[in-house]
Amino acid sequence: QTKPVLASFAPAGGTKTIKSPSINKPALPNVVILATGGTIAGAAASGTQAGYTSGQVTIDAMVDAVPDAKKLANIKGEQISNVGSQDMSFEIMLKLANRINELTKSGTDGVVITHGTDTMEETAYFLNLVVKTDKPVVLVGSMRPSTAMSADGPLNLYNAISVAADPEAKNHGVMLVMNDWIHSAQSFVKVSTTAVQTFMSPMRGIMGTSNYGKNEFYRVPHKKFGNKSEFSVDGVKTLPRVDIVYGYVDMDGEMIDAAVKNKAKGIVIAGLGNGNMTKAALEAVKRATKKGVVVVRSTRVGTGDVGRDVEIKDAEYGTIASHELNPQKSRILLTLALLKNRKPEDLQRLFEEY
Ligand SMILES: NC(=O)CC[C@H](N)C(=O)O
Repeated sequence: QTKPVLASFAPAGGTKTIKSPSINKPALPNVVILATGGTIAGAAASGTQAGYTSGQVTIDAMVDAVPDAKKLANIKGEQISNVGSQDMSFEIMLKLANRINELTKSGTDGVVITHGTDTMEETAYFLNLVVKTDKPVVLVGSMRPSTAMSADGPLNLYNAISVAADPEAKNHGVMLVMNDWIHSAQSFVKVSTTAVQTFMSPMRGIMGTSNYGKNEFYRVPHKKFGNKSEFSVDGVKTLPRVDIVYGYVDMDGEMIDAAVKNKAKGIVIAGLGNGNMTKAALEAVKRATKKGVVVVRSTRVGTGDVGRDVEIKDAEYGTIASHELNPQKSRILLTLALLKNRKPEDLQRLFEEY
């Protein structure tokens, strides 16, 4: 195995307390960084190598690479996990949510979460629904590993800390700060596999900007989150199974039937256009909903609202329309919704309010 050359972040050491020279100055806000892994903590053997391993650099080394951040806040780091976010799990998300709820009840003014970009949408939206605070909670990642030429991690981290430390960032729900933009967890999506400018909020636009730690906010999220959210993971250990089935030309109902057979409590269809699907798929959906499995119609299209009863009569098939939520975010909302027994009207309401 090649030993990583760390150009942008200092080499990974053991766990140590991050020394902040300003720790006793009460004027600085207290920010805790919860590290989970991802490219921002990734390392390769050279600065121009496309392949690399996620989750190699510790939180201490990442903070050491942005010494100026210590002028923005008293910073403490905690390593929650160190995985590529393709291996993010509900177990880690629950750990994160519980830790954020604990921290924000005590002396912490803001929380930053370092995370891989692949499943950033899911973790951010999950936390947006279950953290109970009006304090800033900010996810951050990078597209280039710490060893790359022009690595984007250090400045992204600096900006994320500046947002977490900013009193103006309160009451904006869970945010993502990357490449100078501040997004709402509800609205952002990953649009490029490799480009630094990978996150967009195509339906609602960004919430603000963060430019070398100077922040501007243009809007607040339009949907419910945080203290106003009815969801809670207090005491929750496991979550119900929800599968996603992708729609395509000539689709039959077999994958939907398989999800039911595998005991999914919910199925999200990444449908065609406005949440449409073939007649064969619709018949399988009817079989599923008759058995009490909740089926949400979302879309494989990148933007747009999946409306109720446009081409498919939802009451006839027992389906729920996802509105603005893409399949992966619909799955998060449905998973949390299914912690309780709910009627179809109530489930449809959730997809309008969150
Ligand atoms: N740019 C990234 O963070 C993607 C790398 C990795 N697959 C992850 O999500 O952790």
